[in-house]
Amino acid sequence: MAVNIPTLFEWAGGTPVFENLFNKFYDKVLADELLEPVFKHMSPRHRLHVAHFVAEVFGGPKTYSQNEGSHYAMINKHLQKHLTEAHRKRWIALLLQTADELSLPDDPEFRSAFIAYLEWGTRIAVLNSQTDSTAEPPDTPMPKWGWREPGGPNIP
Ligand code: HEM
Repeated sequence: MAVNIPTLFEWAGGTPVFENLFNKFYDKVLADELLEPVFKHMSPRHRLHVAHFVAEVFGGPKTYSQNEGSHYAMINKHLQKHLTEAHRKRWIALLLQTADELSLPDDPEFRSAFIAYLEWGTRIAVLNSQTDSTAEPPDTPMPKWGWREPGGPNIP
């Protein structure tokens, strides 16, 4: 019997879930003594942009790449931010706390795909934040994240 497997975006609940998740998350970020200095100058649209970015990566509409930015633009936003492992760990901890508070799906399959993406994306952000330029071409496509494992090591 054929099984219709939803995207991570669909399984999570669609655009309102991602917008609500990152809205509540950035409230926590701004109340956090470690992350507040990093984000205090973010634009009012930052929360929505990150929500739309992650929603698109998880198989949702191309709202971010068509109207708000690109993968290249996202990378550039992190350059020279000098993010640390402590920043990264706190960012993930607050996002997972928010996901629990908002009752995002907690089945093992969804949560393992979700945390895998957060591990990957935040480590990329920290790496990019140590430099002042990126070798990524401007037309680098948006990442796509599904239910499977990454599939190979990071080879720069
Ligand atoms: C999966 C991980 C991540 C994703 C998908 C992501 C995504 C994004 C996006 C889309 C933007 C641009 C927002 C806009 O257009 O206004 C952005 C900016 C930024 N991100 Fe991230 N990010 C991630 C991880 C992190 C982490 C771990 C940190 C720090 C702890 C961080 C710090 C920042 C900062 C400081 C900016 C610039 C804010 C400003 O405009 O002042 N990001 N990020």
